[in-house]
Amino acid sequence: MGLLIVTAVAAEAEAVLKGLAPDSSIAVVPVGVGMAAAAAGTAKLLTLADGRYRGVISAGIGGGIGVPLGATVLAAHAIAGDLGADSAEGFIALDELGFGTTVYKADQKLLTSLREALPEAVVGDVLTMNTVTGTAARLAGLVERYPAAVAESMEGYGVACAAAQAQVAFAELRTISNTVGPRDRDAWRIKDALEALTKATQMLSTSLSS
Ligand SMILES: O=C(O)c1cccc(C(=O)CC[C@H]2O[C@@H](n3cnc4c(=O)[nH]cnc43)[C@H](O)[C@@H]2O)c1
Repeated sequence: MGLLIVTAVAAEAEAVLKGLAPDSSIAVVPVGVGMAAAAAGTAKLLTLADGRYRGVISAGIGGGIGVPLGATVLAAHAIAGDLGADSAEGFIALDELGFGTTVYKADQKLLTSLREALPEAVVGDVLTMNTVTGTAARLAGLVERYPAAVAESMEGYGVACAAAQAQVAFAELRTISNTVGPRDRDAWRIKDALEALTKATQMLSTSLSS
């Protein structure tokens, strides 16, 4: 059974494909930006594949939380960081409201093979945000709620949700394009992060194909 790598945008898919061997059996598909597009796109691909994939990886660039630009992050958990309710007492996560889970654990076997191929990758929780964090206050709230968070993306939780429903393994890999915090779009290093994504995929290529 093969592996599926889903990215948000075409540039991320191209960076991943550049790192894979030309005859790789791994499918790479861009499914759109954000949790909803990621979940719907991944669910569609898994359904059409009818059991052909043993696992799905949400891959792309991401914002770092205490992790330097260009570094590679592997998710221990994909957490929906802003899915819930606001209140005078603070944020109430969907779990506390009794409507499901905001946390998906990465498949341990898949995560182990990614860690072995990428020994320098930082492993920690990756937050999936509907709104890219853009203030120090919002970052402080996230860090307080999720002390093990090392990065932020907009898709991981959506991909994990689709994977869980299809009963296939899930993992998330991000290369860091920007530091999460006060918005400074000029400081984003997207090209470097895409190059890091190609490098990471190159290192993974052999172990993932087997
Ligand atoms: O400049 C903006 O305001 C803006 C608003 C929405 C999306 C973007 C992107 O460029 C996001 C593209 C893509 O990158 C991932 N990403 C990268 N850094 C972060 C981050 O700090 N927080 C959340 N997601 C991030 C994300 O997965 C998107 O797919 C720009």
